[in-house]
Amino acid sequence: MIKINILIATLINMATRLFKSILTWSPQSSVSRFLSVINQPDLLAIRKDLQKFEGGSVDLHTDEETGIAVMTLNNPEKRNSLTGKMMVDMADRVSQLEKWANGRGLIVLGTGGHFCSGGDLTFVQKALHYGGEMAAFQHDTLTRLHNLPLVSVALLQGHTLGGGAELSTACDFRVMSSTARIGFVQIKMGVTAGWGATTRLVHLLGRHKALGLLSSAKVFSAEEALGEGLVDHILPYSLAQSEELDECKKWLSSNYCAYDADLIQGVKSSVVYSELNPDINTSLKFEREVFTKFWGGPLQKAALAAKIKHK
Ligand SMILES: CCCC(=O)SCCNC(=O)CCNC(=O)[C@H](O)C(C)(C)COP(=O)(O)OP(=O)(O)OC[C@H]1O[C@@H](n2cnc3c(N)ncnc32)[C@H](O)[C@@H]1OP(=O)(O)O
Repeated sequence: MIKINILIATLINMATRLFKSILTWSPQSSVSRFLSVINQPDLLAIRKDLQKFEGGSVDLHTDEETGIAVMTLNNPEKRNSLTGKMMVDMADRVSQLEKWANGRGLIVLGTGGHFCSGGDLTFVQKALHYGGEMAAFQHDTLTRLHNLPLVSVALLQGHTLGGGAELSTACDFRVMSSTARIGFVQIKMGVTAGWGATTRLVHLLGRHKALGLLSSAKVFSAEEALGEGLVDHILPYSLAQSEELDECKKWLSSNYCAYDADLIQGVKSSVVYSELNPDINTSLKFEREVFTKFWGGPLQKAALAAKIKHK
């Protein structure tokens, strides 16, 4: 009889605990718990840890004459997937670009005919305990990349997958090789976007398309990606892969980097400021400050003297 009483009490206790946990669980509470893991990251400490995961590099070439920089992911044997060391490299290259006074534009590409196949899966295997820290580090780097006062383009050749697709959304534009493919395949790999793509895709394409891209894991051809609005330009089929960087430079220079570096940096900074400060008066104040820097200056005087017609 005592045994039956103990059994009933245990069952009641278990049922009560289950009922309570159902009542107190909510997506919000679990999101808050998750967010507390990545709040206030110590980026220096994370950098030291990431540096230990070796392999590959991220290189930068700045051209003072054209004002176009090229940042290259260099891990071709693994389709330019990103190791911890490459993440640190990229953070440093972005810091260099933040200080580049004469810059107008930036092209990001991969070596060996592929853009980037996401996180290096060897690194991922070793860093399974480390997701929040890595995401915080990547959020910092890719947000700084996104906000550079340069017009940036991702040149998508070969495969652009997972974190690679996320990286491409940190650029202002995406130019795609006609045979290339792009997909946010994270969900297929048992995770969600960790390098900021959800936030950037919602801004870029809206909630509906962002949800479609991220929940389907669909890998798109260049034509399909153009149709989705994910890509801005497809390079001609007739070009050899080795000619595509030059063509991309021409596309960027003639469309978005044809004018004075200070003016381009002024335009891009105003756009970024306005995105980050949606309050109209604050945004207008910044726009006025940038505008008055140029008004009455040598560039305006030269343009007026040239009597330009915009036909
Ligand atoms: C935190 C970030 C979250 C994410 O990024 S989730 C997405 C992670 N990425 C992936 O799952 C990509 C898996 N790989 C693939 O689908 C294919 O390898 C890919 C990229 C379509 C290329 O296909 P193919 O051109 O046929 O070449 P392949 O498969 O023979 O690959 C060549 C060598 O590259 C390696 N590789 C490709 N992507 C990698 C990656 N992300 N991490 C580590 N190694 C990677 C691949 O294992 C192969 O190496 P090996 O020749 O077998 O030694």
